[in-house]
Amino acid sequence: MNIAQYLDSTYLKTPEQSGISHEETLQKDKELAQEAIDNDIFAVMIRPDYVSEIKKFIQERNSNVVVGTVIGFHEGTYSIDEKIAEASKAIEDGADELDFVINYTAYLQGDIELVREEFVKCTKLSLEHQKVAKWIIEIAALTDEQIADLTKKISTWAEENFSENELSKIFVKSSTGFYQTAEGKPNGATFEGITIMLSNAGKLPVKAAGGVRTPEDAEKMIKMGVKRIGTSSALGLIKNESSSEGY
Ligand SMILES: O=C[C@H](O)COP(=O)(O)O
Repeated sequence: MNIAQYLDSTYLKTPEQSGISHEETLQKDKELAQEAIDNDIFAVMIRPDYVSEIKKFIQERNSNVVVGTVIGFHEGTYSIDEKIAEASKAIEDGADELDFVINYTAYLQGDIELVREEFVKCTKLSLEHQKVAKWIIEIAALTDEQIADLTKKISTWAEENFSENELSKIFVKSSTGFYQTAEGKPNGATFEGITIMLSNAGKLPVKAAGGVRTPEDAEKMIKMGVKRIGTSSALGLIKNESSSEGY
């Protein structure tokens, strides 16, 4: 199976998190973009600060590699206005796809109206600019019942507010890859979590992200019905190599 066209090749560590400078991070993002161009990988997924430079880098090489970025990363607790502002800037800078972290803390506290409002407003902004919106629900923070419920709610809100044609541009995504779990527990996409998402996403496509490290797991998820995979091990996956660590 050619998995390259399913992949969002990801580098999302801030300079502080990786202990390198802004310039070195930009250099890493450029290497990621070049790898994507050379290997026909669908997209690169990078921090908002680097979108304009990486978009330019890709355009200068006449490539169709898509530029994705993250909004409200990684805890999702930004206010709706903050998410709108960050997304607007990313759109202005040339991002093609926006991966929003949903306010799963508000969801867990029962503030469903806030979550619905941010979903509708931010998705509307994305679609008005012909951008893809993906909603990270952070499955490691949720019980199986909550994964099912939140996925179903997102699917229902999408159907209530957007046209049939727009639904394929609204993804439900599993994980940031940055959530802190107890030692040894997976913090990203699990087969169980993805199965629950797929059963409840209705017409929305599902993106698996976080901890996808082997080509076998990626292929299995694609066969299950996942439409996109976010991974910081993209090159290894398409070269048919497994890795225990991303980045
Ligand atoms: O959104 C994508 C994730 O950050 C990728 O997670 P990963 O580094 O575990 O592959």
